[in-house]
Amino acid sequence: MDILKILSRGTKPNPKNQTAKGSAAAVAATAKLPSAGAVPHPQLFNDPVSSSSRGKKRKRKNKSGDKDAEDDGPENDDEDDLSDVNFFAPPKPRTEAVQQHNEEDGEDQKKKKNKKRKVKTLDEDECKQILRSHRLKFTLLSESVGGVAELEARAVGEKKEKKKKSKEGGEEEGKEKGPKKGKLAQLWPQPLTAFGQLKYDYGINQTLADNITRQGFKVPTEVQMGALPLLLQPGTALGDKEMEKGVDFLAVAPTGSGKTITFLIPAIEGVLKARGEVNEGGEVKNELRAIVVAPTRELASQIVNEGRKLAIGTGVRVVLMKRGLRLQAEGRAEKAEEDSDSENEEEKPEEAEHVQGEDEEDKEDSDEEDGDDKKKDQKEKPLARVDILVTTPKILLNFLSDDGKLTNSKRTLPTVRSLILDEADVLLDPIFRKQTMAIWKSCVHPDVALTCWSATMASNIEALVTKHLSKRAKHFNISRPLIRLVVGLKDTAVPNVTHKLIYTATEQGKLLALRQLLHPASSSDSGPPLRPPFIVFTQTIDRAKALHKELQFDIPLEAGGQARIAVLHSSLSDQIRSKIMTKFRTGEVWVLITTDVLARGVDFAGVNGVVNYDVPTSAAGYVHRAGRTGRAGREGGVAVTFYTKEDIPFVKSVANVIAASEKQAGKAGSGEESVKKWLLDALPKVAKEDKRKLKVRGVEARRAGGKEASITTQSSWERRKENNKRQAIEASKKRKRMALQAEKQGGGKKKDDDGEEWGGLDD
Ligand SMILES: Nc1ncnc2c1ncn2[C@@H]1O[C@H](COP(=O)(O)OP(=O)(O)OP(=O)(O)O)[C@@H](O)[C@H]1O
Repeated sequence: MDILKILSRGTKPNPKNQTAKGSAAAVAATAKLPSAGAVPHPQLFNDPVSSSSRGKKRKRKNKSGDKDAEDDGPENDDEDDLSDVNFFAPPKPRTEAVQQHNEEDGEDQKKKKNKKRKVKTLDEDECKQILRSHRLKFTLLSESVGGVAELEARAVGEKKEKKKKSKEGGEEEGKEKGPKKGKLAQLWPQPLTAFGQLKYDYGINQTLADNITRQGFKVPTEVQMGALPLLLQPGTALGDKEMEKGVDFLAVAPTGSGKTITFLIPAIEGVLKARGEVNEGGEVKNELRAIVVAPTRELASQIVNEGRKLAIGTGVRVVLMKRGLRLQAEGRAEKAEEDSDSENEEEKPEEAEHVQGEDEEDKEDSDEEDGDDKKKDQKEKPLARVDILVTTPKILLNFLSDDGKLTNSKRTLPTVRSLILDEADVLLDPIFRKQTMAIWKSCVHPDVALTCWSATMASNIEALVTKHLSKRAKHFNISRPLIRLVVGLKDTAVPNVTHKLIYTATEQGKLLALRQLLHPASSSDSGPPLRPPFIVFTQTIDRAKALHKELQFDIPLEAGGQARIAVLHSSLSDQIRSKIMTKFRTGEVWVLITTDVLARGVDFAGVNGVVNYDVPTSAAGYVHRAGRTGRAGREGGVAVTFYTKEDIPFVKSVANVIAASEKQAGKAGSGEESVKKWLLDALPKVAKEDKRKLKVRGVEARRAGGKEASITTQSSWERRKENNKRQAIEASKKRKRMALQAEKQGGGKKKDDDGEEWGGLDD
């Protein structure tokens, strides 16, 4: 079979090369792939829910509870009504849209002064029905303080009422689980059922609303449905004026479910609102209002891009933190409230791919500038005009502390009102914890709201957030609820991806199996099991490099050859990393070999598959890697995981995620499962300590020096021969160098030239 056809990202097969039947099959198969480019339906869940209010025509209420209130906005889940307001109409030329917006805004300003917007809300049963159907669960996590106590009491009272009803024999309500002692209160805020509501019910800025429309998003994803009302107008969403001051928020939602715009929209709206309020007093202040922290540079720049798309024409500046950027900051006047509390932060930052990325960044930057020049430069640079700053932890900490020390920052960021942690579980993991906590401490305004986002959130991370928030609440004497939203079932899963777990006896067998994914065994019309573009994950930088070396000539010249396959890891320069990212995004590169540096957050919409060449080191690791495909509800994504006997002790957590994903996808018991029950039962459980070690260090055998660390198809005899030859050449060079040195200097200090590159987890 023609390799071009195999690897091509195009969706139209060449009719000359195919039979009619085969062609049709191939088209059908390809049309389902994420790379087909079809606009997906981004919602993952829409279960039928039995409810007393089902089938009832929805009536909207205004804030005062008036159901017959005049409906001057769109009926949110009805397309006809949307066409009335023309929210999803094709985008107007930018200048026209902006001009119109400016005029409207002028009008709006005048109207706002005279009349407060009437927000129309759904009644509680309707909220429950929608939230349940989309598997959205809100829980109040924080302790009872101030307004929160009221909220909690209401939620608990509701449950008691339900229990009473069920005892009395209420059929529908009787199916509800009664409250258990010590159970956290569940909340039922207003959901967002259409993007049109953002403008008409939640009053967001017109240009921001236009920019959302321009992106072509038709319906909100579950996390957008649940989080946007709560973050934009918590008082309205929760039906409690007290809450208008804001909430702290944890969102756990599947990979690729659109969390990025969910935190960016309220951040941008927050800036615009603050400007509007200041404007009324006649003074426009440009100040840093929000910080988004992400664990890798790739993710941070992606967030900046997304932010800039949403902020077009609003004047809101979304900026990527760079060395030398001067922010509006103040010297730290007093010790932060949490300084005494460091029991959880004793551990040194672990060596990890993410961290290494940051270290490398510093090294590169410091190479660019000489020490003294750098200081002079810093002083002379004007303050950057930034509204929303996107950063990796260490680069911001470098600015805050001058020396990048992890304990206490010297500067504070007094104007920041919103701290957003994307991939919060990794940012609050010991790997980044000290850095993230130091940034949090530097946000000294009492109103700073924290929002945390990830597809995975361990309970110890939630506990850490709760503890520190309650300390801040005491310190600043504030009361703000911490609310958690979980989308989907409790088990971490990647439901819209096909999972394959493949055992190979040896490392060489793995390489052969990977080649089979690249090349079809026969010239069947269905093509190879995995169609490019795809991402291959390895455990360490050295293994990524070695795998790249091994595969780089596998794609024939006429199909683009070596240029089609690339490797990306944190020891590459920033420029090279971003070039490779662009090439993969534009389709020039078909196979991207990488490490966990790209496992989280990075969004390549058309990735057809993920190969775990090395088993991920945790269940969360698997979720994030597998989640690089099947983005925004796209179907047809495949995640293939190879394992050898070295991995058997650790493969259970991956197998569990696969089983949970297949259960959520309705495959359980269908015979289609890739992890059979007998295998799940047979796999050994991983001890807690082993899990911890594995997460930090990976499978020992694959680390540098381990027997299985290298990737090659050479036999051990060939490898030994090559090694001997290489060592003999190196020894001879060394002898010559030493002789030359001795001759020149008469025996000066020998320079250490054996410095090996640090590669990934431990190499
Ligand atoms: N409502 C929507 N409809 C269609 N596509 C959407 C919608 N919202 C976001 N998207 C798209 O979905 C893709 C994934 O979004 P995003 O990167 O924010 O996911 P995520 O939830 O942050 O994933 P991860 O957990 O992997 O970081 C992006 O390409 C984004 O443009």
